[in-house]
Formats: sequence, C-alpha cells, structure tokens
Amino acid sequence: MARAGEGVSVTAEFTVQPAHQGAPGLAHGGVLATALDETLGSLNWLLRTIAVTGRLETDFVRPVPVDTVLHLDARITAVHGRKIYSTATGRIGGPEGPVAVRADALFIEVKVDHFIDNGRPAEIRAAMSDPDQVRRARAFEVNP
Ligand SMILES: CCCCCCCCCCCC(=O)SCCNC(=O)CCNC(=O)[C@H](O)C(C)(C)COP(=O)(O)OP(=O)(O)OC[C@H]1O[C@@H](n2cnc3c(N)ncnc32)[C@H](O)[C@@H]1OP(=O)(O)O
Repeated sequence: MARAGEGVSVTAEFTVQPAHQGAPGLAHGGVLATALDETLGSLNWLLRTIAVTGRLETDFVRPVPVDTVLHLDARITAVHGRKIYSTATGRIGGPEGPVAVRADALFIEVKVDHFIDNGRPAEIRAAMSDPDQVRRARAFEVNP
C-alpha cells in the first residue's frame, strides 16, 4: 500500500476573532499555538495515521492583531517508526507575508485504544456508536 510521508503538506487560514484576544487587540499566544497544532495535526490524517501531539515548540515572532488572517503552511519533515516530525509557519498580510508564528512538532502514532482507555466513557460511547462522527468532525478538503 502506498503511504504518504515526508513532503506531505497542507495550507490553512485562521482568522483571529475578538474572543481570541490576549493583550488588548492582539491574539493570545495559546490560540495561535492551537491553530498551528490543528494545522500540523491535519497532516497525520493525510498519512491515514492516528497520532497525538507529543511536542510542540512554538516561536512567536510578531504580534498578530484581531481580525488578521493567519496564513498557515505545514509539512512533514520526517517519519521514523511511530514518530512524525512536522513544521509549520503562520504568515500575516498574505500567504507570502512575513512569518508571525512558527512551530516544530513531534506527533506520536497511537492505537485507537489510546482514546478508549483514556477518554471519558460517555464521549467514547457516542463516538463509537456513530463511526462517522470523527470523520465528520475532522472533515477537510484536500486541494478543493
Ligand atoms: C474513539 C475514536 C477516536 C478517534 C481518533 C481521534 C483522533 C484525535 C486526535 C487528537 C490529537 C490530540 O488532541 S493530541 C492532545 C495532546 N497530546 C496528548 O494528550 C498526548 C499525551 N501523551 C501521551 O499520551 C504519551 O506520552 C504518548 C502517547 C505521546 C507517548 O507515549 P507511549 O505510547 O508510551 O510512547 P513512548 O515510548 O513514550 O514514545 C514513543 C517515542 O516517542 C518519543 N517521545 C514521546 N514523547 C516525546 C516528547 N514529548 N518529546 C520527544 N520525544 C518524545 C519517545 O522518546 C519514543 O521515541 P523512541 O524511543 O521510539 O525513539
């Protein structure tokens, strides 16, 4: 079976809303880290691999004002066994604009048992009784 790996990439856009403020008028760093984490995490779905974030190292290079569109670009740099290494940037002012945030990540492949053993029973049961739920929740189009 063919398997995607190094070189797989995704792009995404995230618009900073007033609810995402940390300092007045500026995005909270944790929200920006979440946007990076989510974009990086979507790479694992392209590998058809269930994985969790093991490490997320984030650089905050420029302040990101509310209403800014963050242009995210993430790619896998290496896959070694269960370890998936990836990197992402978030640019402002356009896809070619200056880098405002960047992150390097390590995702670790897990079995579905990771969630069954550690998740809350009610939510696990709901997910298991509706196999399409996870797929719908994570749905995204590649090269729409
Ligand atoms: C019901 C439907 C659901 C359907 C599925 C839904 C999917 C939803 C996905 C959501 C994803 C998230 O929200 S992620 C949420 C945030 N992340 C988490 O909660 C993860 C919490 N951490 C853990 O559970 C654990 O630490 C794991 C699983 C990541 C690793 O534990 P483990 O499985 O015992 O593996 P372990 O041997 O420790 O590590 C494997 C290899 O990775 C390396 N490694 C591990 N962690 C790190 C680290 N932080 N920094 C560097 N290296 C690391 C180890 O050195 C080792 O390298 P070597 O010796 O092999 O060289």
